[in-house]
Amino acid sequence: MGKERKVRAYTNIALIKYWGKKDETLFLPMNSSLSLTLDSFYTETAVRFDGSLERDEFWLNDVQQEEKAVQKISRVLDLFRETAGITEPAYVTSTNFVPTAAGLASSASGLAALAGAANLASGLHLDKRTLSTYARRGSGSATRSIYGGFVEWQMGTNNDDSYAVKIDDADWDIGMVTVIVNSKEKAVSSRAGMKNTVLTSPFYPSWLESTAKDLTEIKSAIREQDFQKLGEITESNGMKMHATVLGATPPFSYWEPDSIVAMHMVRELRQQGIPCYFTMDAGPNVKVLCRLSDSQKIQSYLTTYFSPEKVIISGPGKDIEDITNEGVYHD
Ligand SMILES: O=C(O)C[C@@](O)(CF)CCOP(=O)(O)OP(=O)(O)O
Repeated sequence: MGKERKVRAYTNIALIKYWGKKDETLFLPMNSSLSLTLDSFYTETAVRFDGSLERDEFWLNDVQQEEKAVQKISRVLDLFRETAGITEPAYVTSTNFVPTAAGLASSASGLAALAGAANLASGLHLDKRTLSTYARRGSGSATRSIYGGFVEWQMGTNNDDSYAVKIDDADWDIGMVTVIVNSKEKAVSSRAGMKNTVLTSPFYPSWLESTAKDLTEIKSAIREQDFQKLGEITESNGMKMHATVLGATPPFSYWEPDSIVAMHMVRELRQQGIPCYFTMDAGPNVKVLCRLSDSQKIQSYLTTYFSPEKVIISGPGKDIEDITNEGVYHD
């Protein structure tokens, strides 16, 4: 029986969205994307390869998972088994410190933590760039959760050159306030949503063109630490992604009435002189990019309408962490 290894990975929120695959098997994206890793939402996953097991076993938040969820993690574990020449099944336990599948990119932290723990338990100890190509095969957005701060997922052209790189530690008064409009499982998954949009939305080709330009500009905004430019591009890119969704067949939207209330409140905050910008993913929740030093003010304004436990402040998250020997003092 192999040694159990435990890893923490933080979720990330895309500022330049990944929306559409070029290759559904290898999870190669149609465009490069860029995200901010958050410190308030993360997943802790432990992996142990164990020959006494019949098959892979997966426990999520102390609940043993059914076949479909097991298959999703087995596909990632198989990559490590193949590379390391391991044939044993694995015992996997995961705890999400994020409302699972609530449009809070829980798959990002979940699959990144799984890849990180399998990387150590298999003895491969792949470097982070290579590890991000393994995480990608579990879920595209997981590619970026290997690193903290601002992270770019370079689309690449094949399995080995589609990986994440850290752009910046985002340690210059950057924060994000998440408004949980609805933490229920969403009706249309990001996987299904992006697939249908690529296939049917007439707005998709112009999305691709404009998102490449947004990425170039947002990277210079980060280099210049120009927060207003960073925020304006973030808000615009997220809205354009949702516009492609509105143009799909059948047309659909991830927004709920309170999503629009949150967006209006962000605009009101901006009129009051607080620089903050919203972005949304494949769900109704609204993420507000802001100065960390303004996040309390923003939270108290939003809680004049939303209940406090639904408005969560995050600072920039860190790279994936080995927490196997919890409690052991790490200098
Ligand atoms: O995170 C972003 O860039 C934007 C989104 O969150 C949606 F707005 C997409 C996330 O897609 P994901 O769940 O990674 O899909 P998978 O590869 O089919 O597992």
